[in-house]
Amino acid sequence: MPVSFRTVTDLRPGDLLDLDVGNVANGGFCVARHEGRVVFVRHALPGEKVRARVTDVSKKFLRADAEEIVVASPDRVPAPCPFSGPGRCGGCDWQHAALPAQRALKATVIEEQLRRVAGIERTVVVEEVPYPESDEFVPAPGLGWRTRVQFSVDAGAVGLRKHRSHDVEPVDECLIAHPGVELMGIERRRWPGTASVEGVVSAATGDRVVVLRGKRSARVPRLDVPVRLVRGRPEPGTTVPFVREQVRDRLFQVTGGGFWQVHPGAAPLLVDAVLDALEPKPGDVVVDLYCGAGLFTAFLGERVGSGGLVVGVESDGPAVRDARFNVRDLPQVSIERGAVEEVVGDLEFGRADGSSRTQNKRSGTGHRGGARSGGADLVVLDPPRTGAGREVVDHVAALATRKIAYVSCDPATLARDLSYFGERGWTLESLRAFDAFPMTQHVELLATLVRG
Ligand SMILES: C[S@@+](CC[C@H](N)C(=O)[O-])C[C@H]1O[C@@H](n2cnc3c(N)ncnc32)[C@H](O)[C@@H]1O
Repeated sequence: MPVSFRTVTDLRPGDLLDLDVGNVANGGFCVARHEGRVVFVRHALPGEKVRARVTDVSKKFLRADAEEIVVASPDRVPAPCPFSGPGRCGGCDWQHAALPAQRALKATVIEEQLRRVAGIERTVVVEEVPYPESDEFVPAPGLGWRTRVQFSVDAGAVGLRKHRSHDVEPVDECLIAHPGVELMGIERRRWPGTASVEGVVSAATGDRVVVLRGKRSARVPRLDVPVRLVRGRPEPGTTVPFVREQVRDRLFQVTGGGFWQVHPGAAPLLVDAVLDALEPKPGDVVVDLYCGAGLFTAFLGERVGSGGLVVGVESDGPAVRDARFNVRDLPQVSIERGAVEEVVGDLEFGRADGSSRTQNKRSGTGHRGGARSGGADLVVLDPPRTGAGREVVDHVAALATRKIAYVSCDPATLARDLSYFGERGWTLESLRAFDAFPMTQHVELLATLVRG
């Protein structure tokens, strides 16, 4: 007997529905139906019977939070975090699922996106990301991994955003945060005048930075451990505190608030995966698009050697500065500053007057290297969640000659871009997926493409 006595058309947020929960969908929820209408249900698992409260009503679908589990899935576990659950912190989506089940849910989402958006049939296995043995902390499985946490501040109190809302759930501890972030005590202070406080720690070196956004004059409370502070966006030309990250024997400077993989095991795992996929050889020409602080760029530079060439492209000024510093021992590597969509069509590899050179036609900067005429042997691209898009894909498809490695944190935009690559004659050779964000719906992907 449904609890709601309204018809579908006059359902309102707050109404209760009895639902049979169907499969998982992209976004951290499952799909159910109420009187023929699709309901996206959070805090539920496939196969469950739940009583769910409607949170959103639109013409096409409803959203609801499972508040009472009538018949539970065997994959259900008690959520470790006291702040997770209906209407609470929106940071984690799958606290109520066992870790292997979380990975299976993510695999289903990826398979479905590939099939629906790109017409590709694949069986996907989401691999666990091992915690580095060098880290002195031994967290509980799935917890203590997030080395960068952006807390929101509401009237001075710190918390995390609720799902699809600007409202803040006050928290005094975040269980997925790395213990190095928790050590600072950010959540146990008041931050009047500040809009957000980001705790950044390197699991490898222990370096710590706190990034503040909001009024520059806001009072900063004393934390439990000494930290270096960054206020807002750095002014051009100013030195901003950074953390040193380490992958294998290389150190990387990452300016406070700049991009770095948040799971301590993710950067080394992705480097190995990209190198295994591309098999770069001495003398190769490689382009690394959206290169951030130069993580892949540096290891590709080592592989291609002094007779090769690696060009990284990045738009964020502090990241470009970091990347140039991080590859300073590798003369065969250069970092171009600019938006990929504006730069990629201008990259040119060829032999002018008998010498091998690559030239960015727009900026006029040239770099000596072992380039052969035509395109780049290998291209890596690691765009933000929005993906690369058709224009960039078209350029990359024309630029690469041997292989393309596409690193992505969004199955939907990856699938869309794979379909564009397919139209340009590139096929998916292999796909790996990594559980770099346990407890959340997020996943890191590596697609390797070959001409086919
Ligand atoms: C997902 S991160 C990848 C960074 C790097 N590959 C790594 O693994 O550390 C994406 C990077 O792309 C940069 N970015 C975003 N949009 C860009 C654009 N349109 N052109 C160039 N870089 C961009 C961001 O600043 C960020 O550093």
